Amino acid sequence: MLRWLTAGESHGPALTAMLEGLPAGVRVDRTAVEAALARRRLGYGRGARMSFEADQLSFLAGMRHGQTLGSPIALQIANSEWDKWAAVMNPEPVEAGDLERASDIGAPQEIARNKALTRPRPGHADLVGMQKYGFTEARPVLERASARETAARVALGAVAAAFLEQAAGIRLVSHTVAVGSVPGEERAQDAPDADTLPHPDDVARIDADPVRTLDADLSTAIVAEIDAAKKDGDTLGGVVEVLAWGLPPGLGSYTHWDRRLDSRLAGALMGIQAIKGVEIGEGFRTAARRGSQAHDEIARGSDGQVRRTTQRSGGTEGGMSTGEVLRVRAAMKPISTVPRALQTIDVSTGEAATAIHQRSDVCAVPAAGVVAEAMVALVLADAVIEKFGGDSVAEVRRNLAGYLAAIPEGMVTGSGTGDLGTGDTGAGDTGAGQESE
Ligand SMILES: Cc1cc2nc3c(=O)[nH]c(=O)nc-3n(C[C@H](O)[C@H](O)[C@H](O)COP(=O)(O)O)c2cc1C
Ligand SMILES: C=C(O[C@@H]1CC(C(=O)O)=C[C@@H](OP(=O)(O)O)[C@H]1O)C(=O)O
Repeated sequence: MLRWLTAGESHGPALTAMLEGLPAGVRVDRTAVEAALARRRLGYGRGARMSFEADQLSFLAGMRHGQTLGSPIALQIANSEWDKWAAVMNPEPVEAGDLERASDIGAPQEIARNKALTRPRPGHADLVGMQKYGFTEARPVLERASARETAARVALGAVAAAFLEQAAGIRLVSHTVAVGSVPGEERAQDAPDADTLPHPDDVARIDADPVRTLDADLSTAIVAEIDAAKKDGDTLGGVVEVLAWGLPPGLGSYTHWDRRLDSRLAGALMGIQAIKGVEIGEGFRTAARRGSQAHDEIARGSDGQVRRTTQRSGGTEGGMSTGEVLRVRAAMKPISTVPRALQTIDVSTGEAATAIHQRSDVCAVPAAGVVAEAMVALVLADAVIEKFGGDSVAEVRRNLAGYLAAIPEGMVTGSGTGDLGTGDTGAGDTGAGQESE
């Protein structure tokens, strides 16, 4: 079992994260984890904070000379702006005078740090958090409700992704599907084959795009949508997609609800701030189709391997990975700190008021894709460890190879490609589906 925990407030001294249950021998490249953190900061429409704050990564435990030890991994992401917040967010008691002075520091776009936040934002955790935890203002709530915490999860996700690639040849990619009303139409092709789907080799091109899409026209339209929302003092949500290539069949299980891979993916994705919907494969669109148009037919390719002819299911059947490309989507609601402030009440007076507004993202959908990718990596790493066990990467690989070798010849699936009849293993080249030691 793989377990993970994060701790840390948005403006606290650091975020901390732990990952327990990862086998020994995973090579963890600091630059790869830093690159994942940098990718999360990307994206047109993010607020000022993303430009001046830095994610200062330290590995604290569970690694030696760049490899995991099998013991719990601990890491820290220090807050480069901590000195500005040391009085307001100090875990230790502070002098009243220090707090007074803290209100005055900061660039014009920043907030008065010590001001009581008594006008809760609709859509954020502010009001219910105050009610639930007994606070009279929103600062103690928003500090943890903030998606700043997702930096910690992205760092853990990068470690999980290293394990997946080294142990099982599984690689991931995420991209932006929609922002606001762009695109208004659902993708015309309702039965994609794997050749049309984003591939892990596309990551650099996706990250180079301001909104993390491969489609230049879509990118231009999304940038315009974000500009328009910003001009109107408004905010946007959208849809991201995560794909995992090279999965073996049989991760997860149909035997119990909480073993189902789709259930675990949905829970992990819904655990990201502002995610309000999750779809596996064609998801909600499948519900409108007839069965003959909804499923992926099974056939044998000219290479003798069993394949799905289309990619509608998103790579799961019966709560298990099929060996095809895993494809999940997450829908993000618009940012709740709306510059054109929404109606609320001032909890200090009970009077009608407009919600607090401070510097904020207009749109964080591209960043949410990177966070979603991290969550999928963690869920898949957990599922791989559950299925194949092993205390070292080498042992996991042996167990995986033994499992694949034991699948009867007539049932061997080619992973991650719908290219029936060509004998070309395509993207399956990266995949555990073909891998043997
Ligand atoms: C990457 C990312 C960045 C976000 N940035 C902001 C932001 O700048 N301002 C804001 O009000 N909400 C932001 N959010 C959304 C809030 O965290 C979210 O609305 C809040 O947690 C309430 O959502 P919930 O009801 O899903 O918990 C962001 C979310 C993500 C995933
Ligand atoms: C700090 C990050 O995102 C933050 C997420 C967030 C929220 O309410 O979720 C609100 C904003 O923070 P602040 O209100 O301090 O400007 C974002 O900048 C980050 O992603 O690293």
